[in-house]
Amino acid sequence: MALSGVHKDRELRVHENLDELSTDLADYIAELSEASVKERGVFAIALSGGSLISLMGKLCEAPYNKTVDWIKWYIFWADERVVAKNHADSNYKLAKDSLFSKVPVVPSHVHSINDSVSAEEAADEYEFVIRQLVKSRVISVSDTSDCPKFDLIVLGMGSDGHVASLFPNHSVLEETDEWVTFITDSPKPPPERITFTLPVINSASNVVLVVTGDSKADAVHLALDDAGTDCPLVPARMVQPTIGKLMWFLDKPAASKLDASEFSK
Ligand SMILES: O=C1O[C@H](COP(=O)(O)O)[C@@H](O)[C@H](O)[C@H]1O
Repeated sequence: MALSGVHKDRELRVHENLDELSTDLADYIAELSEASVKERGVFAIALSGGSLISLMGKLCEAPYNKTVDWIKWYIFWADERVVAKNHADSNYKLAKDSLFSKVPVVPSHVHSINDSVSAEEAADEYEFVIRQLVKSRVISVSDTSDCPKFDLIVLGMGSDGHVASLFPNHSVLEETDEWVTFITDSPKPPPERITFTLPVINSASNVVLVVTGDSKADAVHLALDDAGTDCPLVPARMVQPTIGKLMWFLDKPAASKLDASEFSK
């Protein structure tokens, strides 16, 4: 690992290369799964889409394919594009093809959105499903609000600093009443999406941000460094779990514009 430590109040791991990052990420997620299954009997994980899914691929290889208790996993999406499940833009399809078709997850534990209704209806239905699973304790409840407390939410970040489908300067960043909301004007195609809101993301027990590549270095700097008041507030900077733990997994190009003097090991 190139660098590991606390950068302000967030924990960061900067890796020499993607192979090393993938191994560390698989180790980390496998440990969280083990701890959660031991404590609660289940592991409620919410994923995003994009490049992080291939970086999670090692979880489906030895030793994790055998050691992780896959049947205890309940899988959700922190954001999803409102397209058919077999569409190339579907975050569900990406995760199914790259991960969950390779390990023994229970199909009824995989909670994808309803892709045959409007974005608004899909968000409402998804929130309803999550509320039912909170009632049955598959998902815990936050200690400080009525929000669900996912065991882990895994996020990527776009080069504009968006996380899930929470885009810069979008009114969706201010949503505090809903757990799951929708947008129909995503600046990145496809336009119609559902997304967890910030209060839900910040209520998780663990949040992981996986960010790689030099195209994201500016947004990483804006998300993590003291960038000054006239700099844009990127959504990734608003990911600040109330009680849970936040861990950033970066490669060296993504971390290249960070103020290294802020690191304390
Ligand atoms: O549109 C999206 O983009 C982000 C980042 O994707 P990446 O390919 O640049 O890593 C992703 O995390 C999010 O889930 C997705 O809907």
